Amino acid sequence: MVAQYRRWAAGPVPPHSARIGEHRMSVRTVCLGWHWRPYRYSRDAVDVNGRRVLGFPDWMVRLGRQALTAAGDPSAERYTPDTALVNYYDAGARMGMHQDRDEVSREPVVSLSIGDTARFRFGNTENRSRPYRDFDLESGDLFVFGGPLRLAYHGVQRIHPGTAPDDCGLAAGRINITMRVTGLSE
Ligand SMILES: O=C(O)CCC(=O)C(=O)O
Ligand SMILES: [Fe+2]
Repeated sequence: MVAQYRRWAAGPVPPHSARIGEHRMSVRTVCLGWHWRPYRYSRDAVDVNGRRVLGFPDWMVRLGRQALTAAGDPSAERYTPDTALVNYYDAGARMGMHQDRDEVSREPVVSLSIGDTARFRFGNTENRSRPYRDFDLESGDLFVFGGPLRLAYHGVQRIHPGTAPDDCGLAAGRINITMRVTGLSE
């Protein structure tokens, strides 16, 4: 997966820190299938270099189905994600509390983590504050946002540097992949 990441990052659209108002996100994102920028998706990376993003790979559709099967979703075999946001976190990166709501579809979001452990905050669907739960997402962990918690607020509080397993292929930092169904057509 890390080797794949390097190929994606060397592709037509380089990893990019999206700008939200006056601020730049501390993660760097490369997208597959559809390009995300704050509040909307497009085929072309209009806020980076205008190029079309790489296609969403079939093997990742299968991986998404396996993930939902593992999470006990009875409709796993119909799941057909069409975009992935692949975020790279360095030791100081974080992500503020937000909802993933730029998709028209409310199909689940499948999250996979590789590399350093992240302290993740998973909250409620109403607002950014309590109740929430904090826990660690480690390399290899799968997390699914689905059903009534599809729109739960969530964020990454911090990265724990130096916690990546030796054999994960990533010497430093963290990669998080979220697969999603945009619900968009051309
Ligand atoms: O890095 C994570 O675990 C979460 C990423 C996330 O929330 C997002 O990309 O929308
Ligand atoms: Fe998110």
